[in-house]
Amino acid sequence: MAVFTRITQDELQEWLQDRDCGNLISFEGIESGIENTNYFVTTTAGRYVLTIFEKLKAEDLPFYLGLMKHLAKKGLAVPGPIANMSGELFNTLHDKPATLVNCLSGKSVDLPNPAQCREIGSFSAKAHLAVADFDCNTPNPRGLGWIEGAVSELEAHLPEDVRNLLVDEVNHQKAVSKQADFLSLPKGAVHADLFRDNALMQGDQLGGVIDFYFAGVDTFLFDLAVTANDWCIDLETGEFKIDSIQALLEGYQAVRSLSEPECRLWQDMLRSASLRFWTSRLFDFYMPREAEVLNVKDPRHFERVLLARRRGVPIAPQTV
Ligand SMILES: Nc1ncnc2c1ncn2[C@@H]1O[C@H](COP(=O)(O)OP(=O)(O)OP(=O)(O)O)[C@@H](O)[C@H]1O
Ligand SMILES: N[C@@H](CCO)C(=O)O
Repeated sequence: MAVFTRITQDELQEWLQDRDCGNLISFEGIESGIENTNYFVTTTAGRYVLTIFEKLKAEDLPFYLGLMKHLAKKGLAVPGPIANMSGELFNTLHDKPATLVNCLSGKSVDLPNPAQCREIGSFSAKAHLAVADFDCNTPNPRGLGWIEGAVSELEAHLPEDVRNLLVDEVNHQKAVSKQADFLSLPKGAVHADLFRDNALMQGDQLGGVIDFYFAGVDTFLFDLAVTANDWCIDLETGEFKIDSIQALLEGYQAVRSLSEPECRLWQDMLRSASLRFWTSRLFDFYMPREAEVLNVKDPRHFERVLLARRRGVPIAPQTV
């Protein structure tokens, strides 16, 4: 969609000199991003992506970039940030924080097949295992606390039936969050936004997962539910495609087995993940920040997904 910050060859060349990443050959703006400015950068050492952060604050970046570095070091297909000579994962370029990461191969898919769902399930489980020794307490920035605040701001704008459904689901999730099962769910630093457009696929193989800028500590089950609700559904109805959800769960459980409380709370976390994105889309729709007006995604999609999840789920996972 946009390259918000234009940089010159000289500026970039000077910035790159502080990194062990070869000499600049060429660079090219990536038009599809909507949050940050991204450039493909080709040097004598390889291909990279430069991200200039347009909204995120410098104090938030050590967590996001540290998580990416941690996962990349563990061998996951995640862009690893290239530190500068002082060991910093980001520093200023054109008066904004910027980082350089490895360029991964592949492109996002609109209609994933079951093999691709299996692959992303397997990635998700590997990422959940890999954060066991990642020390962090940055909460999911779009957790239930944020949702409650957003819903109270939204209420006055919403038609009554929409408001009633939203408030009912918030109340349900508040009740779930007090249950012993919920409190026992394993947690860690999770992507929390692993939609199709944040994964690069090469055929049925995963090239990599990008865009960790909604990451935070939450339950692994919630993270898996976010992915399931985007990768495994019929986009018209929001209902799960049986082959796809089965493949996602199998791919996940081949790496990390779900516990009994996780299996019992599957439907509730699918509802929670639907509520999270319904609320953020409603918020962006009714209270768009400047420059976001053109990028608002359809909130009704996640209303349909939530209604489908409240009706039930076709597959109840079991511990393996
Ligand atoms: N590490 C990478 N390797 C390869 N391609 C990348 C990488 N990072 C970003 N891209 C490409 O740049 C595009 C835009 O990146 P991204 O989606 O992160 O944009 P954003 O503005 O930061 O976030 P978003 O638009 O999702 O809110 C991606 O769709 C992808 O094609
Ligand atoms: N993946 C989100 C946007 C970024 O959080 C959505 O589709 O609403």
